[in-house]
Amino acid sequence: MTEASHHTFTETDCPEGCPGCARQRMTTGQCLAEKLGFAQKTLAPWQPALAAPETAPEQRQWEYRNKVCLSAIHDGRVWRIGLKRRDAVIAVGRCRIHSAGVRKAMALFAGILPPAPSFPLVFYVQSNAQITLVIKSARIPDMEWLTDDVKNRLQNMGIEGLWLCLHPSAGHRVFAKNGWRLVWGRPRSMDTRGLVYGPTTFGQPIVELAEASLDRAEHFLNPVSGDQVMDLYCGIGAGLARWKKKTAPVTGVELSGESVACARQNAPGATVLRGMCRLRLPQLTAALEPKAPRCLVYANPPRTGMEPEVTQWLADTCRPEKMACLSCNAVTLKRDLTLLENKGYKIERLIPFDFFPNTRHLEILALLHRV
Ligand SMILES: C[S@@+](CC[C@H](N)C(=O)[O-])C[C@H]1O[C@@H](n2cnc3c(N)ncnc32)[C@H](O)[C@@H]1O
Repeated sequence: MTEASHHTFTETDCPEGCPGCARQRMTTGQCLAEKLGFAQKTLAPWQPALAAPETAPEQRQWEYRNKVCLSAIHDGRVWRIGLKRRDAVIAVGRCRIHSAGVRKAMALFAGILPPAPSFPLVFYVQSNAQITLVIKSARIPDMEWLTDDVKNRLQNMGIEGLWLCLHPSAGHRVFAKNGWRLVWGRPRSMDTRGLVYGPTTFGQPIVELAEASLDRAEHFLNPVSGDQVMDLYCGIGAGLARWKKKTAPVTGVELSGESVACARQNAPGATVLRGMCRLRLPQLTAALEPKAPRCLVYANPPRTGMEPEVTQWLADTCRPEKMACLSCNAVTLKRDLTLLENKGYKIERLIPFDFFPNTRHLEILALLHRV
């Protein structure tokens, strides 16, 4: 069943003041034009390299968000799950950006969870088939609501794992390091590409577009047998699995322990180092293979961009022949490209990818080669 047949959206579905998407202000096309304009302005020094944006097919531009981290508040009457604005929570139960699966699961929990304070829910986190309820308490709360009927309903919705994260100081940080309990189902799931992921691992919502960006990166890097590939900020190893099919040695670096465990499973034979990239530079330097015909780098950092020490290391020590950098922030990308250009890299192509249609987010794949 498509979502359109499940619920027909109307203008009134958007709560007033919701900052989640641009729907209340502009069309999908206007929204893309606005963010492209910002990217063009920010990346003006490389304007001739900027390509046309790659977008998802029209039917995937809404209801694609299957990974959420939302605030939860009990207003004395009902649970409200949504975006936090000052002390209020703007419920997103009817939002057109969120997938039908997420909306249905949120509605189920909002209807069955006991009220606060007996169930001190503060965050509702869903990563596709894995759901985490973050509880502001060190103790397991009342779980009588988790009946066989609820488990069956979750299963029928395609949910595979339900977690509690006991986090007495939840607030600025969503997750606690410890205090994780799998209360139903299994701890990991598999995405449509056959990659294993968990409740906290990173994942792009429109998998087809994420794969299209990796296709572009792979086509440019063109790793062949014997080339060395380094994949920085590698997540669950979507890139690593590709590079590993083409060549060895392949090395990834990733901060999240859960992502590292998944990456090792998804890309057997690749070396995956755990920790911040900047703190793994000594190991990366030791892993550099002088006999490899070429060194190639793929990097997909968070919004803060590559750590300055890492960019410096790439430019001075590693000096790969080619680099493909997927960035979700044009401002930090500009900073990183400027340094690399000053160190003798040519920015060959900048390809925008609209991974989050109708929101202000835009990803840009930068393709660079050593001059
Ligand atoms: C934008 S995601 C990219 C993940 C992966 N390339 C993918 O497409 O699935 C950034 C990843 O970097 C990780 N990360 C954040 N800061 C890091 C750091 N300083 N060093 C290493 N990894 C980091 C995050 O846990 C996340 O998995």
